[in-house]
Amino acid sequence: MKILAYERIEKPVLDALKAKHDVRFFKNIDTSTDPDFLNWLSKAEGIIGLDLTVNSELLDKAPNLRIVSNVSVGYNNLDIAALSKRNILATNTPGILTDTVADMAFGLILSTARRIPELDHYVKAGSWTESLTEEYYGTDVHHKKLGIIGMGRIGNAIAKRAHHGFDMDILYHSRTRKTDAEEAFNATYCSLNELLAKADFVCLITPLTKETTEMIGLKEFQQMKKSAIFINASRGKTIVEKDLIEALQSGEILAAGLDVFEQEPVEPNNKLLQMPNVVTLPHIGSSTRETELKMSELAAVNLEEGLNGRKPPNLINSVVWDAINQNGY
Ligand SMILES: NC(=O)c1ccc[n+]([C@@H]2O[C@H](COP(=O)([O-])OP(=O)(O)OC[C@H]3O[C@@H](n4cnc5c(N)ncnc54)[C@H](O)[C@@H]3O)[C@@H](O)[C@H]2O)c1
Ligand SMILES: O=C(O)[C@H](O)CO
Repeated sequence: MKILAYERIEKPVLDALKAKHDVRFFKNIDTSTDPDFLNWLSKAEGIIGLDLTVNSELLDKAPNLRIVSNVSVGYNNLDIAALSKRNILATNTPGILTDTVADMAFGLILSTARRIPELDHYVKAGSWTESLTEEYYGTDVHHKKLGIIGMGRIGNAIAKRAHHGFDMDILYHSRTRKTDAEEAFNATYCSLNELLAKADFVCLITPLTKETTEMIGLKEFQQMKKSAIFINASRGKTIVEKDLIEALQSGEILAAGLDVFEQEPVEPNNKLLQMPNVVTLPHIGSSTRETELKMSELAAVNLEEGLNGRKPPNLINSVVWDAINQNGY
């Protein structure tokens, strides 16, 4: 079968797919103009990869496509309605990356509060020439209030670390109440406004959807404590980035830890990169050797199952499965 593989997929998994199928791998190309990509797209029955924008425009050029297998849990790059309209299966890789992303989010919490990258730079620059003064003190993490927006798989894993490891009080806001999290971590369900006003750390970990796009802007930053630390591990577009810059510049909040940006890779002249109270990462939530491999493997399983007429374990649009089973491909 003809497969279009798009950055990022781990080599052993790509090699295994190549051994069974006719696979072309694409990286760093303009997907609207690259002739090889467009030619392969016109023949492909399956797509596997990360972050390829799959919308009606692309699908119009992919008449043979039957499945799109995302190597990520977030699937805001996929137009699910457009895929479903064409009876194309869509899958993602939930669960296996949860702990890895939660570790990274906690890394942002700790490194921002304790100013670890900033002080690492201070030591390496040879500036540590006398006993440290108050201006370099950080903020405690333990026993503080952590507000989690989006109490799903990753939100729960962050809460687990915060509750059991750091004796933090957990506040959360989600679309629905999560009684399991309330029982396991003594978490308190709040309105968004209440969470923003009370939390010492505000951690955003929702999917990017119509509802969550620009969910946190200047009004929300102004509701936070002046000592609040804001963490974004979700997607760059869940916040208004220029409002975050304004909130940090005007002292509405103390600091921020960011794994995601409005534009990725982030533009070198982005003002956030010049702020010592902002810890920045290049979207590495799931990027450990172990987890990236598991994600590619799971995405390959989803792809194979779908192509072979079996229900993929991580099917997003089950409506397509129902339609296929009524009418056949
Ligand atoms: N930084 C990274 O590298 C990285 C890695 C993995 C996932 N993510 C992001 O994290 C997201 C969450 O992943 P997950 O596995 O925890 O997903 P999940 O579906 O288990 O959890 C998402 C939670 O967000 C809540 N939510 C959705 N819309 C909301 C809204 N409007 N207001 C409040 N809460 C809302 C849902 O109720 C759910 O509890 C992904 O979709 C992805 O965008 C980022
Ligand atoms: O959504 C995810 O799985 C990650 O952000 C991909 O890198």
